[in-house]
Amino acid sequence: MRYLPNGKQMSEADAHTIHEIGIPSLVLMERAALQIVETMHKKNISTEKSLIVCGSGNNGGDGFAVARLLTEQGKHADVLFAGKEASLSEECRCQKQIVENMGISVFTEFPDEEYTVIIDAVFGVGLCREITGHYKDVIDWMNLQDAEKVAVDIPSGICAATGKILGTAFRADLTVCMACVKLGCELFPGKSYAGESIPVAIGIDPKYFSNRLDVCYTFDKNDLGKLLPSRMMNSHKGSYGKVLMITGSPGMAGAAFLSACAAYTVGAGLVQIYTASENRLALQELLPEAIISCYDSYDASQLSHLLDWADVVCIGCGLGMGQISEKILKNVLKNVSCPCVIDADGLNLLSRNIELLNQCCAPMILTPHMKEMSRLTGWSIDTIMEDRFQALDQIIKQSGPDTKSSIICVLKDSRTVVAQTNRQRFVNLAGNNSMAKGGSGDVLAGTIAGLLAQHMAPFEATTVGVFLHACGGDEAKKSKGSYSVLARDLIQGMADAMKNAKECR
Ligand SMILES: NC(=O)C1=CN([C@@H]2O[C@H](COP(=O)(O)OP(=O)(O)OC[C@H]3O[C@@H](n4cnc5c(N)ncnc54)[C@H](O)[C@@H]3O)[C@@H](O)[C@H]2O)[C@@H](O)CC1
Ligand SMILES: Nc1ncnc2c1ncn2[C@@H]1O[C@H](COP(=O)(O)OP(=O)(O)O)[C@@H](O)[C@H]1O
Ligand SMILES: [K+]
Repeated sequence: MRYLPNGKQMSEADAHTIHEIGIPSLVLMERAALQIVETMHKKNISTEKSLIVCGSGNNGGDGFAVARLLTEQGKHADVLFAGKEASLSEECRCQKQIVENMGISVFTEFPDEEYTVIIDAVFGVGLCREITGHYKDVIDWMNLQDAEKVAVDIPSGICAATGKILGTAFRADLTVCMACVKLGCELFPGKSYAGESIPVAIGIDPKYFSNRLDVCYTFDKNDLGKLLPSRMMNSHKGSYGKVLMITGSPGMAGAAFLSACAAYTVGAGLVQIYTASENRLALQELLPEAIISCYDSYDASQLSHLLDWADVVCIGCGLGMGQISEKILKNVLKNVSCPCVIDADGLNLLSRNIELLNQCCAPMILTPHMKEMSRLTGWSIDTIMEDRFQALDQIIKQSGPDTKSSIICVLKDSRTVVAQTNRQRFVNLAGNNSMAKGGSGDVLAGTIAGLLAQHMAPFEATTVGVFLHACGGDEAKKSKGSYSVLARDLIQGMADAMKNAKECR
């Protein structure tokens, strides 16, 4: 697990390290510069002739120090100073003076030379507004140079909190990130500008973020093994929970199959599908391991028995938007007492009656994609994309302190985010574009339900479910390539990822 701070959080960690821990700012800067040079060497970036473009803040200070270290190593390093003399930070002024004392060239006009690498130290996490004027010209010029491109901490122009481009942005092949990769390097479009982001230790301890609720975190592949629920030797199917899948209006047996099969594959003990009668035969063929219960019309007492049976409910995949579906959803929201995943049509029906969430007495896990989120919030997709965290807050705040239900919201995208009130937000970085196909969401809903059934706490089951589903996507892409993965391949991919994580270490 690692943190993905934004600019403000990172500046606070810098200040804490300097003022509370007592490591002098110039010491941190020296370590930053050493790590940048070492990382470039490790990544085989050719530093024979470098141009380091420096601003007047501490990001620029890192840049001047890199110029000095490269020169000490016998390389040719020039500096282009893009900042203003009057705005130099204390540390940057000191580093600039050293570089000038050493006789390193510090240009203020674009040099008419060719370089093997351009190093961007114009702005770091201190960027706070759109880039215009001379700074914009400098960054656009850097992008045009035929050289390898390395960014210090974050590409200049990328908002560290959202990944948005502020005016213009440097396009890096490699970004060397101080202490932690900044959130903006991982959210799109920032991700496309950062290239490979490598975090390096400089003396700022990421544990500083452990008790900050506003910070985001993510998982890496080697975390998976210890995140999965354990399987006991002395166990039986009852040990791993009963999932009720309310899914599949007439003709939508596929969604029922994908979600139910995913729940079984991630380890649930028993899966019962509650679906329209038309789907019975198809589902018995597709998934003989599942119990199938059917409806022709709305039957409150049948539903009540099923809810009593279940340890987890998952409602919505291919449910349809008809009257029977709406009645079932309302009944479930009112009466369910175990964790409940709501996906797809369940969410579309819910968006007509969002106030129903306040009646719930159980943990609710909502898994909207952007369009469904737009229906739930009434916000446009562009507005949600602009600030997905605010959109998530809009939904999770429905579970105020006076309601018994607690809402977890999973906003699905190429960078899925999971949020719950009073929890740090989880940002998923695994997965790939082979998953951008019909049915992937059904697999995710079933995955989360399957983990919940194994007694994982709701927020943990949800974050691990999102991550496992994405790891499944990465495994599937390895075997089938980015075009040809089908949603069902994600299920096999998850099986492979789990097996590798648990049994092949
Ligand atoms: N001692 C420290 O605080 C450390 C800082 N480090 C580096 O310092 C960076 C942060 O340094 P700073 O806080 O000085 O910030 P920056 O170096 O990112 O830049 C801040 C300066 O740019 C100006 N500015 C912001 N947006 C602008 C815009 N759009 N147009 C024109 N000017 C703009 C600000 O007014 C300020 O003067 C980190 O990203 C990291 O690279 C690292 O060396 C680690 C230690
Ligand atoms: N480009 C991508 N990169 C990573 N994950 C993706 C990408 N495209 C889609 N996904 C994932 O695939 C799933 C798609 O879900 P959804 O849109 O609900 O699909 P459907 O409704 O067709 O089942 C989500 O979990 C999403 O995060
Ligand atoms: K930078």
